[in-house]
Amino acid sequence: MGIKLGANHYGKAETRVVAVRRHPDRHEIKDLNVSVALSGDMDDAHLSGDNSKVLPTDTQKNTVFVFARKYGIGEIEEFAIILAKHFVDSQPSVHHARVAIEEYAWDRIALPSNGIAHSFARSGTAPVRTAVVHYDGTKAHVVSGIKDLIVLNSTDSEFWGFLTDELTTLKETNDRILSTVVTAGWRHADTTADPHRADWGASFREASRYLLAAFADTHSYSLQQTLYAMGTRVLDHRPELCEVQLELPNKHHFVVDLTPFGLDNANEVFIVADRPYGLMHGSVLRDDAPDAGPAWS
Ligand SMILES: O=c1[nH]c(=O)c2[nH]c(=O)[nH]c2[nH]1
Repeated sequence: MGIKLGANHYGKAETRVVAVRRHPDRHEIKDLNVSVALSGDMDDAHLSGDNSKVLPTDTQKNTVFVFARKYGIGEIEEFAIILAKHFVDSQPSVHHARVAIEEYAWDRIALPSNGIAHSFARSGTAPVRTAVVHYDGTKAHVVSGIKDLIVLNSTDSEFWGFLTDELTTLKETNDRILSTVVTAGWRHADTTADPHRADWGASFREASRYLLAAFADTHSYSLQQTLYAMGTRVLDHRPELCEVQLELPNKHHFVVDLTPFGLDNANEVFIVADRPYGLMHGSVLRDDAPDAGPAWS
C-alpha cells in the first residue's frame, strides 16, 4: 500500500499592513490583514526537501509591503488580484494563488490642533470588509464580502409550525428578537484578471446596503427565510454578482421569566444566550451562474 502527497498549499498568513496616504490637509489609512496561499509544483519540497521551487513565505510578506508602497492600497479586491497575479505570473513553480484580505475600518476623531485630520478611533462594532481572490494564470475568481456585521430586529420575527418530536420543548412564537452576526461573501461573475476591471468600492457598499435592507424589511418566519431574502436582494440589484453565500448564527434572545418577582414580561426583557446557537449556512445563486471553480475554497 503506497502513500502519496495530496493537495497542499503554503503561504504567509495574516500579514498586517497599515498604509497611510498623506494629503496636505488629511491623512487616509488602510488597515489590512493579508493572507497568501500558493500551490503548484511543490512535490520536491515535500518529498525530498528540495526548496528550489519554494518562494519563501518571508518573501511573500515582503511583497505585500513593497506592493503597498509601490502601488498604494486601493480597493482590497484590486490589491488581492495584483498580488495573486504577481506570484503566479512571476514564478513558474507557482500555479495557483489564493489571496485573502480583511480590511478594518477606522473612524476619524476630532481634528487635532495642527489642523491635519490624522487621528482615528477603531470603530467599536465595525464590520470587516473581506476579499478572496483565486488566480491560476488565466482566471481571477473574486469573492467580496463582509463579516462581524451584528444586526438585530426587535420584532417582525416569528418561528412556528416546525417539526416536533418527543424531545421538542421549544414554544412557537409570533414575536421574537431576531439577531445575527452576518458573514457573507458574494461572487463576481466576471473572472477577467484585471485588477481595475470593476468599481469594487461601489459594489461592496451597495451589496452590503441591500443585505442590511433585506434583513430589516423582511418579516421573518425563520432565519433560513431571512438568509434567502438577503441573498436574493443582493442578486436582484447587483448584476455583476452571481452567487451570495451567508453564514448566520442565531443569537438567541430569550424572554426572562420575571413571575418569581411578581412582574410580567411582555417581550421587554431578554437574556442573551451565548452558546449553543443555531447556525444557518446557505448559498443563493443565479440559475445561470458560471462554475464557481475554487472561488469558495
Ligand atoms: O429561525 C430559526 N430557525 C430554526 O431552524 C430554529 N430552530 C430553533 O430552535 N429556533 C430556530 N429559529
